[in-house]
Amino acid sequence: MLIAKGIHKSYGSLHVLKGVDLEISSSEIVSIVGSSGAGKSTLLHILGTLDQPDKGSLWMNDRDLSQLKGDRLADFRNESIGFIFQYHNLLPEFTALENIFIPGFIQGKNESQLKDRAGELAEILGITHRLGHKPSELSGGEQQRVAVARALINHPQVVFADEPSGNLDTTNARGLHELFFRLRDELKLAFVIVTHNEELAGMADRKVVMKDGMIVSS
Ligand SMILES: Nc1ncnc2c1ncn2[C@@H]1O[C@H](COP(=O)(O)OP(=O)(O)OP(=O)(O)O)[C@@H](O)[C@H]1O
Repeated sequence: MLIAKGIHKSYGSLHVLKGVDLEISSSEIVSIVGSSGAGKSTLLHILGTLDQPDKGSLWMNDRDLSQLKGDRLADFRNESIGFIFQYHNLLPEFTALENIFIPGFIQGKNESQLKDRAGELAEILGITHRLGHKPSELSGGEQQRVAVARALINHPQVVFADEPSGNLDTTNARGLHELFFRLRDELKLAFVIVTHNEELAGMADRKVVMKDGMIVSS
């Protein structure tokens, strides 16, 4: 589904990614681990089209993503890819439900087109009863689950998560990880998860280990 070949990236004189090849299949959960500075987040951002490689190619379902620029790239990203970060970045002045809707509004959909999907996601994520609340009225675990629903509102095929449970306690982290597998099974999603959490990394279908800008095992 997603194929990255020969990805290189430098920041000034720092050669961060040194020829990364990676394939992600539909409905696959892949964890990316490695020591700090190995290039995990940089790779995730490139796979998610948030950043451009200096060299190499990225294909999704036989589509060459290097050919997409500007608004077309932003539309593609909004439609096909979901993102979950360590800090949920929910907008504080909006309710949980309104936050979940936002990527759908950006895509030009209205509330009535989005409400069934939001309801389905809220049900799976166990936040139905919290949808009318603002982020400050939710627990950390609930906030992160709202962020997961927001990432999924546009039916992406793949979700990129950067330390998604890094800010959660062990119980909430475990709950979130179990939800990734349930979402994968029920919605046929692929997840690519950068994590320092060994338990999550070990649960994945495949663990990719990075060292000094390269994949050393996969
Ligand atoms: N925008 C940037 N400008 C300059 N250097 C950067 C930039 N982004 C990342 N780097 C550097 O690139 C290297 C790889 O960073 P990256 O965030 O990909 O590592 P990581 O493996 O995700 O690390 P961590 O586990 O600590 O999050 C680091 O040395 C980092 O300082």
